[in-house]
Amino acid sequence: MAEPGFSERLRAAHDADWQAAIRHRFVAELAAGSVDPAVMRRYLVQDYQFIDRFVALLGAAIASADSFSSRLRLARFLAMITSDENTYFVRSFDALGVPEAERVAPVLTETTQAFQAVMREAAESRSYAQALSVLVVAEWLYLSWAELIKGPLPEDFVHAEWITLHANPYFSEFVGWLRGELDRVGPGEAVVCGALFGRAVALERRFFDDLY
Ligand SMILES: Cc1ncc(CO)c(N)n1
Repeated sequence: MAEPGFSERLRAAHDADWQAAIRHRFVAELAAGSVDPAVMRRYLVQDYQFIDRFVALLGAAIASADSFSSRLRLARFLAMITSDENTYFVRSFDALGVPEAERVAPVLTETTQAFQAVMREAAESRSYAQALSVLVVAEWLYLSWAELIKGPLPEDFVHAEWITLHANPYFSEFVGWLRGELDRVGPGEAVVCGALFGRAVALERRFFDDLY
């Protein structure tokens, strides 16, 4: 068997938080369509603020990438986040009756603030490898929980679409490519990349834990 790549070695080093996140109660309830509307609302309101910094981080990755083909790939993904995924949030906020103030400037949890700080730090490093370290956690961890969901989708689009946005062949392909990028450039900045990766995995778990 081939040696595990850089991304898999980092994931394995943070396996406890990783497993706790991808097998979280929130994921089980999402699959069953039974997330309490107040919980779903809290989650989406905080996550929209996560997405704001995430889009900025993707922009930093596009700026720091070492090839045009990488920039193109990241830019296509950015286009999906800012179209299909953004309208999912807007339609869900409408369905859940979330007022404008909470969409634009909600009170942030400590976890959301900490996550934004990690994304800002990775973006401001101007290092492609460091940007990738945080992007890989966010996307690979979400693909991983979504892939564990089997059986029919829940009826409510607020639940169903959050699953299908993260469990589809395009997303799976993209995450594979993104990991390949980190495997390629991460070892050159292994220590700082490992630290960002670990902080991001712990925050993903806390982001779900905070809901209950
Ligand atoms: C907290 C968090 N992590 C990852 C993703 C996937 O982009 C998301 N939407 N929210």
